[in-house]
Amino acid sequence: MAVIKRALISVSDKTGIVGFARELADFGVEILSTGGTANLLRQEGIAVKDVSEYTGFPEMLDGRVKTLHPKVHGGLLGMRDNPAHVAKMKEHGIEPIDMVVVNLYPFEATVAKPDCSLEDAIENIDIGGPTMLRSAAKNNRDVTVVVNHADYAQVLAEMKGSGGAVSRTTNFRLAVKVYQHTAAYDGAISNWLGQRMGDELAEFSDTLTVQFKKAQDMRYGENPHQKAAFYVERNLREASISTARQLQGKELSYNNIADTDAALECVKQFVEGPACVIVKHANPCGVALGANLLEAYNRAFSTDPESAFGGIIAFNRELDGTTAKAIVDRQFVEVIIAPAVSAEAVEVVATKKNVRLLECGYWPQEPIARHDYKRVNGGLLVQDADLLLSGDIRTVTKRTPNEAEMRDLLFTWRVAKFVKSNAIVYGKDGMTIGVGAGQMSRVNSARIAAIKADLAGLEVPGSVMASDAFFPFRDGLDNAAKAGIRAVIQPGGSIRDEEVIAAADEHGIAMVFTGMRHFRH
Ligand SMILES: NC(=O)c1ncn([C@@H]2O[C@H](COP(=O)(O)O)[C@@H](O)[C@H]2O)c1NC=O
Repeated sequence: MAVIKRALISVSDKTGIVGFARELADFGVEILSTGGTANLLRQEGIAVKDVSEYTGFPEMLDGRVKTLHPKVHGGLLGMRDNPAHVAKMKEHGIEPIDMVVVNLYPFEATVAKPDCSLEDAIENIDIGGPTMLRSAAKNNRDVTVVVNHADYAQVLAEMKGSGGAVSRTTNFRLAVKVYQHTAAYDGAISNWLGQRMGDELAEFSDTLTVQFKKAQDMRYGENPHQKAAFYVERNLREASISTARQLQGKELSYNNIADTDAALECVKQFVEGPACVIVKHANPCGVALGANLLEAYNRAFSTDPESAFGGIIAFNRELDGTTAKAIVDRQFVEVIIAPAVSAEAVEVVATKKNVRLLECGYWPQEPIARHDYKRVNGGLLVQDADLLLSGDIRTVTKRTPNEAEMRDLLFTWRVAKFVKSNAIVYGKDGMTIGVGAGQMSRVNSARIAAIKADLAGLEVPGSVMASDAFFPFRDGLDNAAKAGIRAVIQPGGSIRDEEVIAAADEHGIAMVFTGMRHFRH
């Protein structure tokens, strides 16, 4: 474990750098630095040698060449216990550099700006920084490399405990971080540029580099014999299961995370008033609006009390104490998630110590465009996330839905988007009456929705119906009429649409087409 004598500091993100450099200087470390970083450190009274003075070569080409010099890379890569390396370094006046502190030009932040030009992006591709990081990380037996300001404190603590040295174990750990960082950095560049091959803006890059960081190891996956972990995006932009803070309860399981995501993404669609979604095995089993969260929860629960047992409950407003109490007094619940949770609700849920209570923050009204990924053996399916609701809603029957029916049609349509196909949702007065999910035939989904309503003691007559895809035959409408359905929402687009519309007209059902299908598998 060797004492650090010389450090090269070159950072774009200058967070914490002054304090860190000052302490290094107090250890007697000689600091080499580049333009902006050197200026800042000098202003703060810290002694710094310019890299250009050390190399005998000026910074040039608008900063494109600052540290790309054999005296820098020789000082980083030369092996201290290799006599031939040591001799060569001496011959060329190369001093060992024992520590590198570098963070890179902010490429991702630059390209995230809506008006970012190709030139801006290119200028924000750091060359010298990653080169130094990689050299130092390769020679981690002898060189300490710090790419993240969050590590400054630990490095200093170690130096204080050892008279100015950093252990090889720490150096190795920091080097691994570097390669993760540079891989992600290059991945972001190749993905962004890959979408801009030639002058064409391509939707999907020829190669795809995906980088997520581990949020937690899990006890097991979908089943106990499957090992699992949860990874999250590095730059989270929208409140989601991945931003959620667990306020109490048992550790989240793989299935908890998947189901909570389904519940939360579904409840996000309801912006006008308080809403509640209860999910079981990835499908909403009860969704409702209410004057307040308590009413929304009570109504969502009443759709299917049997399935709600052990469910995941999501809200679109701050969880209050009264609603929290109604839940924990009434049912076994795995997870409760809301954008915010009141202090009173936290106290109430604390009486059930296993219940996982999550607060995820507020989300924007308009969802941020993103891609969805699905693994198949040997491949990856990538698509735009299904964030749109419909193309153009138009009435296709003689009868037009009245105002209340239209409200319910749009409500059930939003729910159907989150029900696995084939999806049929019955609803009335801003509440699901029956949900038929995941059947291989649409007719069976409709039957199941009716059975569910019956089991819960809810009346189907007078309800509306949403279907995630078109009805291939008129029997869907004939059965709906028998059940007492008053209005239907579906994409349309079947070759037998005329027949289906005629069936609706015969039964006096009002039907609208959305022009947009929402399969979910
Ligand atoms: N060109 C080079 O030789 C070079 N050496 C270091 N950099 C980067 O320059 C930045 C720091 O610049 P400054 O100290 O001038 O603020 C760091 O993000 C560092 O990664 C370079 N810039 C880009 O490649």
